[in-house]
Amino acid sequence: MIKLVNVEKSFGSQVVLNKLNLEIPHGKITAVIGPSGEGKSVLLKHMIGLLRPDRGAVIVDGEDITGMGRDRLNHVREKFGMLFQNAALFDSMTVFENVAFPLEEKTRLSRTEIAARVHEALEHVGLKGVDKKFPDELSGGMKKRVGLARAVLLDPKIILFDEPTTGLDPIICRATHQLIKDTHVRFGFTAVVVSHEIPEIFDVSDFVAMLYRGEILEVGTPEEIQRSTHPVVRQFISGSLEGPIHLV
Ligand SMILES: Nc1ncnc2c1ncn2[C@@H]1O[C@H](COP(=O)(O)OP(=O)(O)OP(=O)(O)O)[C@@H](O)[C@H]1O
Repeated sequence: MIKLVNVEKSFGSQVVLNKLNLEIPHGKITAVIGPSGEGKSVLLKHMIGLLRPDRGAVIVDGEDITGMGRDRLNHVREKFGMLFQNAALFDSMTVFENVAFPLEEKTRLSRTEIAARVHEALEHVGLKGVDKKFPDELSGGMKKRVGLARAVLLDPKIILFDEPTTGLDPIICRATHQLIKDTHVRFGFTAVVVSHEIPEIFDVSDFVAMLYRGEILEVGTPEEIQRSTHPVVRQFISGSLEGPIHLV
């Protein structure tokens, strides 16, 4: 479980997280939704210790990572896989090399074993036969799939997804969500998915947390959030221009 307790984070005079509290339950998919620029990525980076809170605490599986030194933090990070917005592939490496990279860095598996695992992971994300291609030769959706194959390969306990479907067409978006669900069933990791995809994200997640003005306004099952009477949540999920959320 990941627990954020009274987390505060500001950049200069801009308060991004304001005494934020959130619990990410073990083995479930939790979606974090909220308007652009509200701090969803900042929140995600706190969970993996890429950013540290000004005040408050971040607890991962009972360990307080808030003031942890680099070595211990690196050890905790081994529990995590992360799929960044742009899939963060190395352009000069082939798909195979990109996916094999963490296995080569972190394990003592033989070349044959690595090759077998990479091919299995690529097949699992529907990308058989593209291993010799370079990222530039792939579509956005394919890149995200390569990123997903790489993220699940070390069998992490927790995977953080930062807008995994942004910029994809509706069919690939749905297919990517389905893939997240399928890999979740298969590997059983704890997932946190930052997403703008309303209403699709409700089909993917077990829980949904709405971030607004540095706080978690509401957390609940997709059904509870869809039935919410909170005016901010209602406006956000209906995409209405009328309501308390103002465009800046
Ligand atoms: N390292 C940083 N230094 C200064 N400001 C930052 C930094 N990281 C994020 N911010 C600011 O914090 C705010 C929240 O950013 P964040 O990327 O978390 O938003 P978001 O909710 O993920 O947005 P989007 O949905 O558009 O991706 C933004 O105003 C951003 O400019």
